[in-house]
Order: sequence, then structure tokens, then C-alpha cells
Amino acid sequence: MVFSSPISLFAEWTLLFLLLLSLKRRYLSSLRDIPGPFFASFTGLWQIFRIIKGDEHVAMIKLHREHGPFVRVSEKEVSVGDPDAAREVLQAHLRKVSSTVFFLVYPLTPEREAHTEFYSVFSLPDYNYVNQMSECDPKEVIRRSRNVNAGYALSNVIRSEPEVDALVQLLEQRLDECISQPQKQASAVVDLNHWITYFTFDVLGEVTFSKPFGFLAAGRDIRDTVANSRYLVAYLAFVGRYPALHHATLGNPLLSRLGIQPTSHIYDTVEAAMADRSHNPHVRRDMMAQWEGVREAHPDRMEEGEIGNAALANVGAGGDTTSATIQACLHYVINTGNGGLLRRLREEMDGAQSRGELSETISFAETQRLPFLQACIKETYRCHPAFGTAYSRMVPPEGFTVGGRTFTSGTVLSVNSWVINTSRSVFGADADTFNPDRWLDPEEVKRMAPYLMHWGTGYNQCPGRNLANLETCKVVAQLVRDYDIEPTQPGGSFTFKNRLLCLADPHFCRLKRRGKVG
Ligand code: HEM
Repeated sequence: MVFSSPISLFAEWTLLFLLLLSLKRRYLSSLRDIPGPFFASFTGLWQIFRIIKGDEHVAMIKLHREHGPFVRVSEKEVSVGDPDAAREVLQAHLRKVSSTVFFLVYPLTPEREAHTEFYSVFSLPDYNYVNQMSECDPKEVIRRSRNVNAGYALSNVIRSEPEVDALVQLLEQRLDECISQPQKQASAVVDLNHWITYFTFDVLGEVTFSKPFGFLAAGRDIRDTVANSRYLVAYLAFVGRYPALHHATLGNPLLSRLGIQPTSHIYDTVEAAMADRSHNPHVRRDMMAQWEGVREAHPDRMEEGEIGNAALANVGAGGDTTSATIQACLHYVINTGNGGLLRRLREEMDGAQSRGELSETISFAETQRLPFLQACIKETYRCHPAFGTAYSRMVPPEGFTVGGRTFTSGTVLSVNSWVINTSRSVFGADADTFNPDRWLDPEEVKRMAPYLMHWGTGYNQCPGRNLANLETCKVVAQLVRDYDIEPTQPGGSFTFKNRLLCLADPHFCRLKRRGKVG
């Protein structure tokens, strides 16, 4: 008689268990008729594979074009690709989530526990620091948003425009220095990603804490904050699929303050900025001041910790995303249509310049009077949504009906902005092409704008969109007017991987100062 060793017996039973579990998920689930990749129907590993490849957006657009409005992307997650159904999902007050916590294919924890859900990994440095992003309960998100909204209002953001202008000037100064070094040259190859990201992070410092972080001034990545934020995003993309693992290890309050993980680095940066601000005699009515005002007026409604957590969410969410968007816009304008788009934009801008309608540092108000520039920026929001993973929501106990189908409790419904932004039913047969002209007809704008998902929609829409839009309008206008920008690769040197966010890789372009017009 042959006895198996305890280890091989355990392995055999485990394999049998996993096989039965996979068969159950594949063939007995209420989602079994929804098409999608075979592996996705019984394991979350398909999504991990997409993160590794950095192509979630490409895969999702392809799958929806092949299979229609619903695609099953994990054993309990269904991607919604119909634009109206997607809006319904995001505008309903469904709980935020992304996926059940899996260990390989086995669900590790009950999916309803707040600190085991995808969005919960955005609590930095650990789950005790809940912010608007990491909060999963819609009612709580709305309460928190009400407390911090005044800081993000356009009227408040505009108040910081003179300080943003100083940073635009410093950005140009740094680019000019790159061009003229080492010996006086007419042009030079510059990594736009490097400088524009320094700019966007410095703006966050200025608008949130009344002081830039100092990246542009120093001309380098101080304390490797920008580089670290890349690791942080990639790290969150993975652990977002296995939050329990994060909360049990690096995101655990016992370990989170050791400072060995990317999450604590960003926390330390913000803590230092807040400490510095408390001694700064030149503090303006910045975002922190707005939030402190709300807390003073409504101590019952807003906890003190919410202020720091909101500041942290800004720095986590607003630097790389805005930088990638500015770079994507420059890339599309310069490399689409054999230079035709750039010529048209230049004509518009040079015309305004010679009529004396553009200041030395172009103001936000001036950019609003340039319709083709605005069309190029809207088209960039459509073609490069920087939040590249799906917004996901949990079906409540009573179920949820959308797009003619009822989903049962616990199903995750998710919406990928790239899928909706390239929907041919909304944007036409040329939805895959960068075509700013589609935004020049006001009637068409009215019809299409509600389907733009760049900022998300519903209760979780990006609160930083006014600031991000102000930065994008100003920097794109300024750089297009003042520089000739040529990619170092034919067709453009802007590339990116989609790992949670679609952040730019190093973006080398040849830069040359343009002569003054007007
Ligand atoms: C072009 C740049 C930006 C893009 C594309 C973008 C996009 C988004 C999206 C899509 C969301 C919602 C994600 C979801 O529903 O899962 C979001 C949330 C958020 N964004 Fe932005 N964002 C940008 C810039 C900014 C800036 C500059 C700030 C700060 C000033 C900011 C602060 C936030 C915060 C705090 C949240 C969490 C809000 C919540 O969960 O209620 N973002 N962003």
C-alpha cells in the first residue's frame, strides 16, 4: 500500500479545491453568460497580468468592441461599456470598490469590510488615514467632499494664479537653460516629463501649502519624491487587487511608520510641508486655509485629520496625472496630421499675440478665448484619460438593474474611462483619432461632453479638475507659443504604461526658442 506524504496530500487537496472553486465560478455564477477572457471568469490574475503589461485600456476597448456592453473581467467583476449604462452606474450612489480580496484565486476576506477594498489602499500611510479617495461609503465621500470643496473651487484656484505664473516663468527659465547649455546652442534635447512633472508638483505645493516643493528651483527631484510617486502608483495598482495583503503588511499601522515603503514617503513629504507652512509668515488663502476655515465654522462636521488627509490626497492624485495630460496634449498637437494641427493652433495663438491679447505669461482667462486650443485640450481629455484603471462600484443587497440587466448583490460593476471616451456611438466612426474639430460645434459639445470620463462622474468625480485644467491650459499655450518642440522619435516620443494611472515615460523632445510674434 502506498501512502502519500502529508505535503503531497495537502497539495492534492488544495488543487482539487481550487479546481472545484474555479468550475463553480465559471459555470455556476450568475455572471456565467457574460462574455470575457476565459481566465477572467474564475481568477483575478487576468487583471494582474494586465497591470504587468500596462495595457488595461487597450484590452478593455478591444473586448468591448468584440463583446458589446458587458464584459466579465474577474469572477465577480463586470465592465460596463455602454456610455449611458456607465453613467448610470457612476451616478447611482453605489459603494466604491474594485475587487474582492483574492489570494491567487481564493477570496481571502469578506468583501464588505471597508479596509479590505481596493480604494482603501489609497489611505496613506495606512488604513487609519482615510481620505476622500479611500473612503468607500458614498454618504461619507459626499460629507467629506462638502468639507473640502471650497478649496477646489475655480474662484479659489484662480486666487493662486500669480504664484502659478511665477512657476510657469521658472519652468521656461529652466528649459532655456537646458537649451543654452553646455555651450550656447540653438536647441537641445530635453526630457519634458522631467520638467513638467516638477512644475505640476510645485503647483500642488503652492496651491495647497502656499509654497512650492522646490523641484523647479532646485532643478532636481528633491528626496526622490517624484520618482517615488511612480513606485507608489505601481505598488497601489498591484495591492489594490489584494488590499488585505497590503493592510496586513506594508500598509499595517505597525509597519507603516517605518518609512520603508513608498506610501510613507509621500506622507512624510506632506507632513514636512504642513510643518513648514505653520512657520510661514506668507501663507495665503490657500487650500489648507480654506479647509481650516470650514473646520473652524463647522467643528461638528469636519474632523481635524480630514485637513491633512485631503492635502495628502492632493499630492498623491494631482501631480503626475496633470503632467501626463499636459504632455499628451503637446504630443497630439505636434504629431497629428503632419503638423496641420500645430499650424492651426499657432495661427490662432500668433493672431491673438499680434492683437495684444496674450500676456508674457499667458493667463487662464486668455486661454479661454482661444477656441482651437480649448478644442485640443478637450480632445486630449478624451484621448488620454490619466486615470487608466476602471472606476468600480459594488452592487447593493437589493441588486441593481442597468442596461436591461439585473445584477445581484456583491457583483462589482466597473467603468473604464478609455472605453467610454472612445465609444463610437458617442464620438463617431473616428473615435480612435485625435480630432479637436469635433469640439468646435456647440451643439455637438452639449451632446458629447456628458460622456467624457476623464474626471470620472458622479459623487467621486475629481475635485482637482479646476486646478488641473488651469495648469493644462496655461502650460500648453505657453510652450506652444514660445518653443518649437520636435519629438526625438518619428511619430512622437510620448509613451506610457497604464498601471492605475497612465503616466508618461521619459519624454525626450528637441526644444528651440521661437522668435517673438507681434
Ligand atoms: C489631469 C489631471 C487629473 C486627472 C485626469 C484626474 C482624475 C481623477 C479621477 C478620474 C478621479 C476619480 C477616481 C475614481 O472615481 O476612482 C480623481 C479623484 C481625485 N482627484 Fe483627480 N485628477 C487629476 C488632477 C487632480 C489634481 C490636480 C488634484 C488636486 C488638486 C486631484 C485630486 C483628486 C482627489 C483628492 C481625488 C479623490 C476624490 C474622491 O475620491 O472623491 N486630481 N481624479
